[in-house]
Amino acid sequence: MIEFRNVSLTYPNGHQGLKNIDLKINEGEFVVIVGLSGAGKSTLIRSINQMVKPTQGELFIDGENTLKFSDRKLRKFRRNIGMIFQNYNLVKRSSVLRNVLAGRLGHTGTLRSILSLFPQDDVQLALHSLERVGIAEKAYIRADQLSGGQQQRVSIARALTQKPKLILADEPVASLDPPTAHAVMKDLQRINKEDSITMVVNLHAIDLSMQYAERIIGLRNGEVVFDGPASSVSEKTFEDIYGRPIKEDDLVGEVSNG
Ligand SMILES: Nc1ncnc2c1ncn2[C@@H]1O[C@H](COP(=O)(O)OP(=O)(O)OP(=O)(O)O)[C@@H](O)[C@H]1O
Repeated sequence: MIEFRNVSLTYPNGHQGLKNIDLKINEGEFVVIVGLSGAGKSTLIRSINQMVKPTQGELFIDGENTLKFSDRKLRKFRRNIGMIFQNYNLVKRSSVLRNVLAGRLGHTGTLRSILSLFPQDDVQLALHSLERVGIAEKAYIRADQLSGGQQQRVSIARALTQKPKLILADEPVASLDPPTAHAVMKDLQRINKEDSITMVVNLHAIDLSMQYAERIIGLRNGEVVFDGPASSVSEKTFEDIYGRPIKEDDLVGEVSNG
């Protein structure tokens, strides 16, 4: 379980990215964070693995206050957290398989990592992860030769190869066309169900949030202004979160039948 207790984060320039966040996310939940650009979605998600570090409060994960971790403990803790980014963060000139094996780096010794000597089990795990997102046949192709949707699947496979307890996805489908965005959201949903991996996903598309989330958390100006089951939200809820009427740009705009 992830528990924010009165967490605030002030950036070095004095901007307050998060304000007094109190939040519990249970194991296996599929949570979507919504809010306007600048609301603090990235700051919230990145504070969970301390890519940005809260400046106040306590952030408990599985009963431990992670803000008190030593650097060593933090590195170990991060092994269990997969991260997915809008721009995929792949090493473009490397093969798909090498990119996916990067998910084992935290688990492999430094020397082995430098030499890219991965145990056969890790290679099997990486290939299996690629299979799970439907692109096993791309394993030996250079990452930059894939489409955006395929590259995002490589990054999902890399996260899976970490064997994470938690996946944080920061706008994972914002660069994809509508059908591909739905397909990638379905991959995340399936993995959440099959492996009970907790998913915390930032999205700005309202329709995607309603379709794939179990629970929606709304942020505005660094504060939680809504928290409830996706089944309870309406257009009005989003208007309250955004503080303005819904616009066409807030939707991906294509219905998925699958
Ligand atoms: N390193 C930083 N230093 C100072 N201010 C920052 C920094 N990173 C983010 N901010 C500010 O904190 C606020 C929240 O940013 P954040 O990126 O978390 O928002 P967001 O909801 O994810 O928006 P977007 O979808 O546009 O990324 C914004 O006002 C942003 O300008």
